[in-house]
Amino acid sequence: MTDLKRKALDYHRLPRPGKIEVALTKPCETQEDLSLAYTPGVAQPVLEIEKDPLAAYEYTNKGNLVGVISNGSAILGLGNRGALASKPVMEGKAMLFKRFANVDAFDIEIDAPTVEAMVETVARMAPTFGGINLEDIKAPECFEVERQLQEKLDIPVFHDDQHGTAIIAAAGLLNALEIQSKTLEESRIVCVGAGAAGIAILQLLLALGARKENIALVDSKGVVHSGRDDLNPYKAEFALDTSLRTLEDALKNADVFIGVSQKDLLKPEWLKTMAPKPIVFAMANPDPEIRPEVALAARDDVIMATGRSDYPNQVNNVLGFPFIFRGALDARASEINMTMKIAAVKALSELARQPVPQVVLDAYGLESLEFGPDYIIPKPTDPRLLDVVPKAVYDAAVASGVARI
Ligand SMILES: NC(=O)C1=CN([C@@H]2O[C@H](COP(=O)(O)OP(=O)(O)OC[C@H]3O[C@@H](n4cnc5c(N)ncnc54)[C@H](OP(=O)(O)O)[C@@H]3O)[C@@H](O)[C@H]2O)C=CC1
Ligand SMILES: CC(=O)C(=O)O
Ligand SMILES: [Mg+2]
Repeated sequence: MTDLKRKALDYHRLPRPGKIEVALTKPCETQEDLSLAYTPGVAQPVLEIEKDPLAAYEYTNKGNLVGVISNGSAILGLGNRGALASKPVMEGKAMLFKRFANVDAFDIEIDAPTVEAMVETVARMAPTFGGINLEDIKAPECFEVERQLQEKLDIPVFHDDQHGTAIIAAAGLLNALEIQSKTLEESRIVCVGAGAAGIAILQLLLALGARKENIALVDSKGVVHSGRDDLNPYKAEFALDTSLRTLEDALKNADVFIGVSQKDLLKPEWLKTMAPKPIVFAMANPDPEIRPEVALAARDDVIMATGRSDYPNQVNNVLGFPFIFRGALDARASEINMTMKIAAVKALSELARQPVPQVVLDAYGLESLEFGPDYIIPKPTDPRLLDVVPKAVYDAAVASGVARI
């Protein structure tokens, strides 16, 4: 067993299984406490909430509670391993919600393999929550699950693998492009992985100014092109009229590689054919499309990021969902819309340009860190994230008319 594997299993098992527990927020010791917390006192907030549903935000934990919900159909890059096997990841997301933004979260793993079962189950449990964070649901079903739930519910429904990932990738990419003296409008982008993360990243990059004709999307069958008859509507939106067929073809002279697919798909010899000063976001988890040491051995002008915590430039949705939901919950937003997402992108990319506090250097065992090829995006432990990202999202919710506070 490798050291990491043993340590990871011990971390999850000891001293007690799992990573989170429930804590009380009110005294519950005396007869009077019990009379207030439970019967007869608890009947009072029940009656208030029946009269006015928004009173649930005053008298219960709804306004600070997110459901982290998965059916386990696309767990990280490990594929469909079922609802139960997704529990460590969902507990982990709940832990990060609490640790980084003091948002309470329940992990909920549901045996719901179809869109219909997923939508029905989540919709029925929605009254509990101030927001729903969908996680690790395979494409294309995830798009329809999210769309239907957004239509049915008046709380934010946010598929983290789509939008959380897209926001962080966009923030990191804007900074990396600036360092490489390139622009989003002019850059040729290759995205490998046409699932939840890939489609959402490209949609957000288009909203930020990327040009569709400069984007090559690649799935497990190769380049997504207009001659293919096996494309779902989400992929078809990015179908190019092109003679490019393989990832290797698409990479020649490309400025940006975005990987949200599977490990080791980017060969170092293909990386060498990319344009000068390329940017490689190899975001597959737990193992990236190319390892940073392999990429940097192939060429030294590359800016390299992965989704992992153990390399520089962690482009991972952990930087997004806790802080985005914090802002959305504080605004009692009914949704997380494009204005709020772009506000989060801008806040994250701007924060990376500021001097890094000592507490972050200590957490990463570093002497110094400054905006540049090895630091394009803030570290998740940066306490300033909680100041700037929720505020940006909150203000955008108010400005776009979806706040209810
Ligand atoms: N760093 C981060 O923050 C995040 C990273 N990820 C990572 O991104 C990856 C994808 O996640 P997600 O979008 O949720 O998963 P999905 O299941 O929705 O999509 C996976 C995509 O990868 C494609 N793919 C699989 N194998 C290959 C291959 N050999 N060549 C080219 N494409 C391939 C699939 O192709 P096809 O459509 O043909 O089946 C599909 O389009 C995972 O590794 C995940 O860990 C995801 C979210 C956040
Ligand atoms: C980070 C994440 O959400 C994923 O890899 O699926
Ligand atoms: Mg995920």
